[in-house]
Amino acid sequence: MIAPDSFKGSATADAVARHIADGVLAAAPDALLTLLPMADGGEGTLDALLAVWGVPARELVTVDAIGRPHTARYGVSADGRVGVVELAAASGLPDVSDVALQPLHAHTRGTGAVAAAVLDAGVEEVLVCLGGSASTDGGAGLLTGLGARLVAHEPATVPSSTDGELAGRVVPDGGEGLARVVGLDLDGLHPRAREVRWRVAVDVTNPLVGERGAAAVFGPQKGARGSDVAFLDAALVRWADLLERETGVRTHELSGAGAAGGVPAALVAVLGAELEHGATLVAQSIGLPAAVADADLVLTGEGSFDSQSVNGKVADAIGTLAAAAPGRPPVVVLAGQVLLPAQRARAAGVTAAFSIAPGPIDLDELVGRTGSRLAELAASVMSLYLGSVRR
Ligand SMILES: Nc1ncnc2c1ncn2[C@@H]1O[C@H](COP(=O)(O)OP(=O)(O)OP(=O)(O)O)[C@@H](O)[C@H]1O
Ligand SMILES: O=C(O)[C@H](O)CO
Repeated sequence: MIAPDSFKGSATADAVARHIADGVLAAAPDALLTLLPMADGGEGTLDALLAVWGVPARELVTVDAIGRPHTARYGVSADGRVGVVELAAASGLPDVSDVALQPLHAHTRGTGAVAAAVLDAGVEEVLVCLGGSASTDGGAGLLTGLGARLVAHEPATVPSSTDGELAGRVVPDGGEGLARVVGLDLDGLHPRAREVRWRVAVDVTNPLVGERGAAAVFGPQKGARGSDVAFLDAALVRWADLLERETGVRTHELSGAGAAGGVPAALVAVLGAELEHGATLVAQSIGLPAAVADADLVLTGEGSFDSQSVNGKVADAIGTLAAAAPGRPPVVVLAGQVLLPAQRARAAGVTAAFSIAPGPIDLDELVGRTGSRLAELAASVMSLYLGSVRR
């Protein structure tokens, strides 16, 4: 079985799986292969699900994380029951990295528009895949995209400005808006938003606020510097307080609520969403547990096999499944770099991990040789495996 994650920035999970398959077949032409490209709930999750469902992506013209026109991909299962909204496809960081990052302003309104399209399609369940975001807006933009309205300070409390009454009522997009909002008007919420089941795949276990929260840990990669981080953290606290007042649901310390700039806070409090561990949810959705149980050998991979990998990422999910499978198939990781000590890998159910690097080599050069190196390494692993089972 071949079930890799993507090599971030250089190869999709699907491409990695195909290169590994080429190598395995070179060494063992009769091997029966199951290819299940994986994802951890973040970027790439939509493609992993579409591949298994055998349906093409749908597209919606909406806005990116800084409000520019953007075409976002999303999915609806063949039976029309489940819709997939991948935040990274609508409000992702790579799509806005061509200009200076806007950590206070970036938002998730585009993801909300995609969620509304999925509801319009008539699904019963919406799977929201979180990770790879550009924003720290606590999901306020997503709610707005679904028709909710953020209510700002009354005009009297805001310094006078030329456009009078309206000025005080406009809530800016992004984390900066959270510092202004005093209420939530849900009258305009999409009529189906409360009829469906919301499941949220998160790529991290961080809480919403505090030193392990969304702003402190993931703000810097979105451009937040020094005082921005403190501002965004305080804005998220304020937002979570408001959500708690309006809904009775507390999300401040919730594990996973720090994913994608705090989007789970809004989804859990307002829509009763269930947070689930991304890699596990994807694994179940694509039938990975049964495939692992059936496999003689499991090959996985990712760009960097490090301590994060065994902290709830793809290799961890696969190692856990393999260790629980009756045949306990060996799990081999093929990675750009292997930084995790073998002992820790084995503790996570990974039998062995190898780097595709042929020796001391420049990263750009290695990236250029990813496909051929993956195939060569997979062929070697397969030969070793065959040699050991034939003895
Ligand atoms: N083709 C490649 N060859 C060698 N190293 C690579 C290649 N692609 C990515 N990497 C290395 O892997 C790193 C990215 O790691 P990885 O793909 O595991 O994603 P990540 O950032 O750990 O996030 P996640 O695990 O959530 O996908 C890159 O910074 C680079 O060092
Ligand atoms: O989007 C982000 O902030 C990170 O991927 C963590 O979820």
